[in-house]
Amino acid sequence: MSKTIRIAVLGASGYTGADLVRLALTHPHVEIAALSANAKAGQPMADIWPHFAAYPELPPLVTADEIDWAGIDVVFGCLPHATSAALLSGLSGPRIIDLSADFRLDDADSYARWYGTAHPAPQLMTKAVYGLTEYAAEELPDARLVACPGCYPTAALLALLPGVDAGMISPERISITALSGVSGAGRGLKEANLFGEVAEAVHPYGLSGHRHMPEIEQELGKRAGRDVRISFVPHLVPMNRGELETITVDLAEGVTAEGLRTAMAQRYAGAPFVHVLPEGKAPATRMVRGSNHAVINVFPDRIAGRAIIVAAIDNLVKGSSGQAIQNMNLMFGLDQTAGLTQAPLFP
Ligand SMILES: NC(=O)C1=CN([C@@H]2O[C@H](COP(=O)(O)OP(=O)(O)OC[C@H]3O[C@@H](n4cnc5c(N)ncnc54)[C@H](OP(=O)(O)O)[C@@H]3O)[C@@H](O)[C@H]2O)C=CC1
Ligand SMILES: CC(=O)N[C@@H](CCC(=O)OP(=O)(O)O)C(=O)O
Repeated sequence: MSKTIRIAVLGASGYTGADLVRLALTHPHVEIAALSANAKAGQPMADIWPHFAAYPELPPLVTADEIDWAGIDVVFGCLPHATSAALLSGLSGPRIIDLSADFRLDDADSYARWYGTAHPAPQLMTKAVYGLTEYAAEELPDARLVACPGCYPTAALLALLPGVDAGMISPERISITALSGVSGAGRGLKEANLFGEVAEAVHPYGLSGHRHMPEIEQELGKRAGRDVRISFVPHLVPMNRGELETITVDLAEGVTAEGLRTAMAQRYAGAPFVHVLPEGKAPATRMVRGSNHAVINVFPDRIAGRAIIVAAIDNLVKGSSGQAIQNMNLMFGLDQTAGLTQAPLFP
């Protein structure tokens, strides 16, 4: 494809918006046409981000209503939930890829319960394609509105869907322990995310219920054909980026952990970004940092009939901005890896 895709990034002064810009800079078919911010509007990207100091040519941050939408092919919403739906639902020209939670849930009551506010555009809730790319390839080419999954749901669903689809694990008894780097909470100032609060510590949170639970249950339920209940406990850990989930599941009668591992490897055999590791090798955040890759493996549990699945992603790449670009690629008929071939960064 020779066409250049002109993109606008709303929320480019935030972590996901900035990572989207980082990836878009080397995308062979993308022109960054407009970047927005709220409080930081009016400032150059090179002034508010250290890693863009060598990119003074990036468009300056403007408010969303200052953007000239003519000729913009796709807009990425990297905004807080509710703000995102309110802003994006007013746009009629560009195709929309939303990184917020606003178009992931199908049900307005569930959204109001988990997000503490009425949905600003409930008529669009069932119109979005749920953009877990490895499971949305058929719908993406015609999609006008794509809801990128949350970072925790991305890792959880990549790890669980092969087993649920094949009837190899019981959807009733899934227990997820999730760890996230601090960038998962966004760039806004919050006391809980100060260095002194986060360093040398691990904090569980969301124990009374986290908003990613209904999202994971919704998507697993669609595939299982029945209601699903999961147990999910996220933890904040002292690293900038990265996410790791350890998931225990009950295996269906006669299924072994090795059988589940083999089925998972077959499911992802053609997927350029999802890797089932060799037997016995444990996924780690350092295997994926800064990249769009996900690494997964399956281990037998000491309790008979159970298995442990471990998955690691970078929350800002496969967990948000990278997956958003992967979705854009399929929406515009490109190879899904375009602009996403960076190897992970180490050390
Ligand atoms: N961080 C992560 O790992 C992931 C985040 N997400 C979701 O992606 C979205 C963006 O997250 P993240 O980048 O971390 O957030 P940040 O807090 O880092 O950035 C938020 C961005 O939104 C802008 N903004 C805030 N309020 C308004 C407003 N009222 N009107 C217009 N713009 C506004 C901010 O502008 P300014 O800086 O000028 O205030 C900033 O550019 C969120 O919905 C988040 O939940 C999804 C997956 C992973
Ligand atoms: C560490 C941390 O605070 N993480 C965020 C999740 C980030 C994310 O993916 O969330 P959304 O896209 O749904 O906003 C949280 O727990 O709310």
